[in-house]
Amino acid sequence: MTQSELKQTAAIKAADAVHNDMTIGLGTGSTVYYLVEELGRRVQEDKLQIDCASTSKRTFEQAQQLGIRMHPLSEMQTLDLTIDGADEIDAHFQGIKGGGAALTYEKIVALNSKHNLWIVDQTKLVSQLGAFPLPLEVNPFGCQQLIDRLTQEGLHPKLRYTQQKKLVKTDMNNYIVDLHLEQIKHPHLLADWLDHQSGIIEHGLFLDLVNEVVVGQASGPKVIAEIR
Ligand SMILES: O=C[C@H](O)[C@H](O)[C@H](O)COP(=O)(O)O
Repeated sequence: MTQSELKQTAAIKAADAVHNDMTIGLGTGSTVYYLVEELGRRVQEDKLQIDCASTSKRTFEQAQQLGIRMHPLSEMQTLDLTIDGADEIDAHFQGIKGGGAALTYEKIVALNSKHNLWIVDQTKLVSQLGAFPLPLEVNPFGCQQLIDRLTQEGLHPKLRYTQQKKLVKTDMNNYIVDLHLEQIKHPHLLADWLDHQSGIIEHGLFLDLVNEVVVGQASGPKVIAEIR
């Protein structure tokens, strides 16, 4: 199976957790794309009734085109369930997100959900976080000074560019800086430090947030639930 097929199997399996009258947070990325397709199909064919908030313009538009009822997050109560992708997950269910530059809205939506479920293919499971560069959403104002500070701290920051060599801009028109750390030995300490740096709007460490993961693997999708 290709990586895309593994993502698709995880997404379709996760859609089983969505039932009538639920409020759902829809994540962002290539795995969530398949989830939204499946939910759209069920809305159209099975008359599934759900109300959703999105973590990005991309997902909002895809879902709306499929006839899924979409709302601004601010107009909703705490969501029943958010389903999102991830870039890395360790054995303690700590993760890195933001490969698609949607980390800030993703974290806000996750924090306002009763339950968070991630959908990934098996390559996203790691023993230690950090091989995937850690994304930061940063304010363009003073961005170079921030990068200098991060460099001095030994965090190996790089501004993210598109393949066409344009600066990546988030839905809020901010920049993305990726920290090339190779390994993150103390995710909570790093998260705490990043939380206190002016100019960083959000970082991609999603700690103690996810309750359940569906992993797409060759033998079929597997559900792993975190025991806290
Ligand atoms: O900003 C993007 C998100 O955090 C994605 O959920 C994450 O990058 C995983 O994306 P994909 O499902 O495309 O691998």
